[in-house]
Amino acid sequence: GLTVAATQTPVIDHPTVTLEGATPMSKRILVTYATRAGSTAEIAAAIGESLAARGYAVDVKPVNEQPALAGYTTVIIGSAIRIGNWLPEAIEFVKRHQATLSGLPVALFTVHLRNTGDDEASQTARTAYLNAVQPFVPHAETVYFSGKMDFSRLSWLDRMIAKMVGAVETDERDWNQIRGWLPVGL
Ligand SMILES: Cc1cc2nc3c(=O)[nH]c(=O)nc-3n(C[C@H](O)[C@H](O)[C@H](O)COP(=O)(O)O)c2cc1C
Repeated sequence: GLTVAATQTPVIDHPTVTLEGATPMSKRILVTYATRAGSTAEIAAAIGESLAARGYAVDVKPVNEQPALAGYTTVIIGSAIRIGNWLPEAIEFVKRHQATLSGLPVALFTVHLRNTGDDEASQTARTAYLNAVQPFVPHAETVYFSGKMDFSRLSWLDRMIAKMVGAVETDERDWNQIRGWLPVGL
């Protein structure tokens, strides 16, 4: 009944992956991410795999695991967009590590479904998604990936919000764009 629907939230996997690069290299990359429905986690894993295939040693970890930054030469941080903003735990991660991040190559990837066009209005709107995070890492490279809407992976409340704004189920992830992305000179 309604009570059950209101209290059940789907369990979303937050995978952690360690990939040793094919060739020994001095670069060790952290890919850390925040997700609600899992699509950003899958994108983070694909980025990790593509970098590992190029020879880098890569760790893919949820920001909720509070990964330490010691030993990494490059840090890649990704978040899903919810109601116009990065997820709070991803913003907190950037804030907490601001000092360390300022001395490292950093890339931010943003996963979203609206404002994906090449027109100026779209570009301005998606740039604003980073307003709460970019001031802490002004040197970071940024990239935007289209995401996925899967009602079965949403909490009851999020499903209500999504349906109220007329969202439809879709998977817009461009795996060639994602796997082909080579951030910060890698
Ligand atoms: C409740 C809700 C609010 C969302 N708000 C936005 C938004 O403001 N702008 C946008 O571009 N995408 C928005 N999205 C789309 C998500 O960013 C997209 O579904 C993304 O792939 C979700 O990532 P995740 O699966 O890692 O949670 C929203 C999705 C939901 C469910």
